[in-house]
Amino acid sequence: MSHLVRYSRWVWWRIKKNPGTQNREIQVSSFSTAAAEEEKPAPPGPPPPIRVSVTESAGRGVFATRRIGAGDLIHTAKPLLTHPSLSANNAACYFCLRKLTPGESQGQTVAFCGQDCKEKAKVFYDVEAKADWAAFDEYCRTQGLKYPLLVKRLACMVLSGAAAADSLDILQPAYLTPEMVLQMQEGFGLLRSSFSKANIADEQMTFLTNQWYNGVLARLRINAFRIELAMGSYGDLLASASACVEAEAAVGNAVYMLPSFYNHDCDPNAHIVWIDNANARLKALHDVEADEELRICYIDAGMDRDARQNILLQGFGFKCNCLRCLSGD
Ligand SMILES: C[S@@+](CC[C@H](N)C(=O)[O-])C[C@H]1O[C@@H](n2cnc3c(N)ncnc32)[C@H](O)[C@@H]1O
Repeated sequence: MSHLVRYSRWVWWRIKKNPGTQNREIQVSSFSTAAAEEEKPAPPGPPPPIRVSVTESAGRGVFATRRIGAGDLIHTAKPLLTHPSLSANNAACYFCLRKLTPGESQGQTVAFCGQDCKEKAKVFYDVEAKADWAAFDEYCRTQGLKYPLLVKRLACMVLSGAAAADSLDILQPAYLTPEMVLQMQEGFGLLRSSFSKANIADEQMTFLTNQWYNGVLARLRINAFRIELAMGSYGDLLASASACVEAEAAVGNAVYMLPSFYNHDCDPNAHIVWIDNANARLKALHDVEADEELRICYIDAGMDRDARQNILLQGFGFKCNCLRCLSGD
């Protein structure tokens, strides 16, 4: 299994060994924080100062196991799955989402930032490259959909043996209305027929059912992150300003294991940052005491209370009862 899933396997293993995880605590080992930026396995360090436990009203959540100072790096996380935005397809590395210079991406349908990413992607990209994705990509483009691209990548990873079909099952799924399920059928049909036309045998595709497709999308809907890289230079700032006007500022989307357990607060004490690729860094915004829950903000905290409540209800299916919302701010 590729390095992409090394991080998740530990948590997954603990949960499989201990069914009923919704009601138990997960201690996070140092293994799970193997430095995201290092290519070589990091030597075991102290475990990250967090645990995943059940909260009173928001399912599972992430708690500090000791005091964490404002600005401290809590832990890093490698993505389980990434995909560049269609508008950034050859402007970002097809594997790690690092921004590419026009020279690096020139004349290529998909481009990688280096040999390392190319090799890591090879296993699933070999499967992807067998099929014609024009109809599937067009469906995503015309309907403005980004998550089916992540499902397509996961399907290629499963077919190539790089991931298990149930790798995202541990994540909380969104509730899907019958209308949403109906809308998803077209994407599922296009995905399956692209593989069939590429002569992928039915026996290899037994996992690829309508139910699997909808289940993955239901999890991506509330757990995937839109990746916007931090500004590196004045040039980036200018490029970003024009990107905001011309197209989307995000380089792509990604889904993680541990960051998916962070609940939301409109006045968060933690945040997630991406410096130059999809490797995530969870940082404390304020001082956090031991046993305090760490929460990030899922949306633009600059919006007014009604707008925030509406987006959280429509997009994530919960009514926000954070102190800021309760105070009417
Ligand atoms: C990304 S998941 C967070 C982890 C989740 N609690 C779990 O058990 O896997 C997002 C979901 O957690 C719940 N959640 C997150 N923040 C919440 C909050 N402030 N109030 C109530 N529910 C919340 C909602 O069900 C939301 O759709």
